[in-house]
Amino acid sequence: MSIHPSILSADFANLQAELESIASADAAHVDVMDNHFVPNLTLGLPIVQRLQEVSKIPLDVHLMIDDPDHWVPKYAELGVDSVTFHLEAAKDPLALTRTLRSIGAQAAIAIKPGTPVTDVVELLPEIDMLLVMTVEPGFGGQKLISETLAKIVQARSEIRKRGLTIALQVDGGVTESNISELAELGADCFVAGSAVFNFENRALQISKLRELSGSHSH
Ligand SMILES: O=C(CO)[C@@H](O)[C@H](O)COP(=O)(O)O
Ligand SMILES: [Fe+2]
Repeated sequence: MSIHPSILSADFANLQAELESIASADAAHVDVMDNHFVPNLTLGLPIVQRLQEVSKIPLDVHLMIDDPDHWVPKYAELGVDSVTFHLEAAKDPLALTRTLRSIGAQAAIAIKPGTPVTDVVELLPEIDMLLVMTVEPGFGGQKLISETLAKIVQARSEIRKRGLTIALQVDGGVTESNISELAELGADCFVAGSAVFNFENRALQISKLRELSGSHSH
């Protein structure tokens, strides 16, 4: 089980200190938004480059952008741990996964709540992580869409059926109240923005979330 706090809910004027505050997490989740693929704008390559230079934990970059075919290699070349692009935005997702792996980054694909798991199953052997979005991408602090829960179960079953060991990440509305259920359904990598950064003691939040997600094995 891994916990990836999303720095979307961090203080953008103090990102280095905010990264230090989540040093006990497995990775920092970095939401890149372009105001085209989603109706919000966050940060891009130059900032991710500096985050990669100062971060003591791996970076998990979630690209919510148009034209990932152009941008994905540039993020991978920064040396980040993983790059997630959206299936809905990619022209050639298979080529992108292969490019990511050849550069040395973990390859991950995200699907929005309205995109069926069946759209991505063929690519499962080509990726290291599948991200099932549990909110509409674009903003932190939203409530988890309960209709996405069935997709977690389905995704876990498709992964298991193929004998794959890829991570199943959930992102959006993950809290202390639902993380245990999400783990039971089959998720093993949890993004949490407000459930970590809205609290003074981030280390405590991370350990609570880890413990609550803890005892399930897939
Ligand atoms: O990708 C996104 C939103 O599009 C997420 O990574 C959010 O940052 C999660 O925030 P919370 O729902 O956990 O507050
Ligand atoms: Fe995200």
